[in-house]
Amino acid sequence: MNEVLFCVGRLLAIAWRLDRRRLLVGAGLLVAGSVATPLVAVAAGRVVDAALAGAGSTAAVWAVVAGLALTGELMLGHFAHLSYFALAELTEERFNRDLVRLVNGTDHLDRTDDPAFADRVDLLRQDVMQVRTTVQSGLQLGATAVQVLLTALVLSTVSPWLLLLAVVAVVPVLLGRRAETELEQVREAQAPTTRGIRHLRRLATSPASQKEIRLSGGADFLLARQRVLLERYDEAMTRADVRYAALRTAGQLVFGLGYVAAVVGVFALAGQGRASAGDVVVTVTLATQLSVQMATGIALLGSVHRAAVGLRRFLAFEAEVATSVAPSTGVTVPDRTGDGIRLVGVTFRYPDADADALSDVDLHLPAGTSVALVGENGAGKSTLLKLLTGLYRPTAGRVVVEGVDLADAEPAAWRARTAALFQDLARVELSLQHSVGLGHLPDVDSPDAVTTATDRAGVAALAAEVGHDGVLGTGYADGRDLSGGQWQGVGFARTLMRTDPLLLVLDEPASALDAMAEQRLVDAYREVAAEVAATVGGVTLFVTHRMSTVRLADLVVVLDHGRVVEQGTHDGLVAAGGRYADLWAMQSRAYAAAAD
Ligand SMILES: Nc1ncnc2c1ncn2[C@@H]1O[C@H](COP(=O)(O)OP(=O)(O)OP(=O)(O)O)[C@@H](O)[C@H]1O
Repeated sequence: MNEVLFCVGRLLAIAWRLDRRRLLVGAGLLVAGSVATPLVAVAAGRVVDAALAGAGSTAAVWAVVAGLALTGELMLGHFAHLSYFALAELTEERFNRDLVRLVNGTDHLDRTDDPAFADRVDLLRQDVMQVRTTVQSGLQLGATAVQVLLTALVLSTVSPWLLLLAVVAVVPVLLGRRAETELEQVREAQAPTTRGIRHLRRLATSPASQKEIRLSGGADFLLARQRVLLERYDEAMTRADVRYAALRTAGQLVFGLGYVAAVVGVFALAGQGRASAGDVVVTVTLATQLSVQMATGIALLGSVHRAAVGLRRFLAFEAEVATSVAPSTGVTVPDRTGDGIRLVGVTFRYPDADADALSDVDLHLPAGTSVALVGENGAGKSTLLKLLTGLYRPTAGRVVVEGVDLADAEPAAWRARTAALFQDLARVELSLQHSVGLGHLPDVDSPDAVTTATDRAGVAALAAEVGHDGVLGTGYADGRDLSGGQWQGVGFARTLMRTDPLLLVLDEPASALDAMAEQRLVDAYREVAAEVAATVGGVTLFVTHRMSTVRLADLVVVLDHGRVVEQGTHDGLVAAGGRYADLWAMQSRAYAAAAD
């Protein structure tokens, strides 16, 4: 019961802050409606007594009271619904906003890579979807409690023994609560399975993967895997549902027996002349109502109890995010760099991973240089970029910008001075203006800034064709679908919205571009790198497997199994005859063979 009180109390406190007028009107009308229900039974009993006593006018008065109570019950319920429905919507909206804020509220990404974290966010989304109904259920639960109390009170006037009926009616409530808790526990334990089912469904139907799935004929394979998961889920849930139904039925059975005993008891009292015919009517009507009220109460309690578990989850998550956000240090980053960026003994391991993705990396990226990161798949290039951009914190070691350890600096201050285009870039399906403008929020609505960025990124033609208000993608509107290369171009433009980054990173920015577009990107990149170097001493860093692009960098860093194995200029590394020289020779031979 504590949980239910906690949940209703918390939600009503939020609703009170959001719109107290609607809350008071909704709750007031509901309670007034709940008084009407027992009043109908009392009035019906009095009608019978008055009629049997031959008091026609008294019977008529009570009949009018019954009629008014019935009408009032219907009307008040309807008007109450109008008030609390809007209030519930407001409350849900508030939780939705909070969820977005919390999921994006951590300074670092460490937890978003964690599958368990994805499970939690999935559950939280479902919890938030329940908020609306919980506000309504909470208010209705309050009204039902008032109804039960009044009903019990009236029954006790017929015979105090009838109060036992209310006690018996608690049994289904307790068993119902237990049933709900057990069901929720099973549902929570099944979260990884449902996540797997959703993932397979997405994989088989999303435009991004569907072509390959279709060509490989993989749909049946995915369906078969999905079936296995579904069977596992069904099995667990069926067992849980059967137990749930058994507990609920047992509760209802106990109440059913109590009801029969109550009615038989009052008939006996009437037979002895200790109860009137009206009392029998009141008892039969109210005992039936009590059972309906209890059933409603149990259903509402179940829904509020389920929501209470969700609300606890939400609050625990909120508290975790609050503690994971380091208190403000007030340390900013310098406006420009003279020394550049240094990694000192940096080691990084992903949460729950068995091995380090980066080990003891010492690296100096001098101010104003363009740096190429080279290495085989899985060498740690993207991880290094994530550490440099401050999205991850090193497990050990430091990333230092102009003497400032990034661990001490305000995360937001460093983020404001970095611009990045990641390998798995976001396809931001908004208008072109906003899809690009998001790269620098102060200019999100500036058409000039977006035009400059799209020009520099080499997607001016696309921008002209789509128009600034044209929607990209078809996710939420009938927009223009883009090719992979075009999305990459838009992503590059978004990256270039920030004009004074101390660090500009591009992670395989040309992987989806055609030769012409790649050349445009390389030209743009060189121009931007030179500008960033000249204005703020910024470092530009890019990852590519294309050696012809790598050779343009001032500094080449070769990573292997999370370690820096070589660094220097292109010419210097080729002359050294090491790993880089091998890679260079291999690609040069491939090009020469293709040219022959
Ligand atoms: N989110 C993650 N959780 C756990 N391990 C990860 C995660 N991301 C990457 N790794 C592991 O860290 C190592 C380095 O990965 P990283 O993505 O940095 O390599 P990369 O050099 O960028 O590779 P590629 O050229 O394929 O993009 C790999 O062993 C990879 O499996």
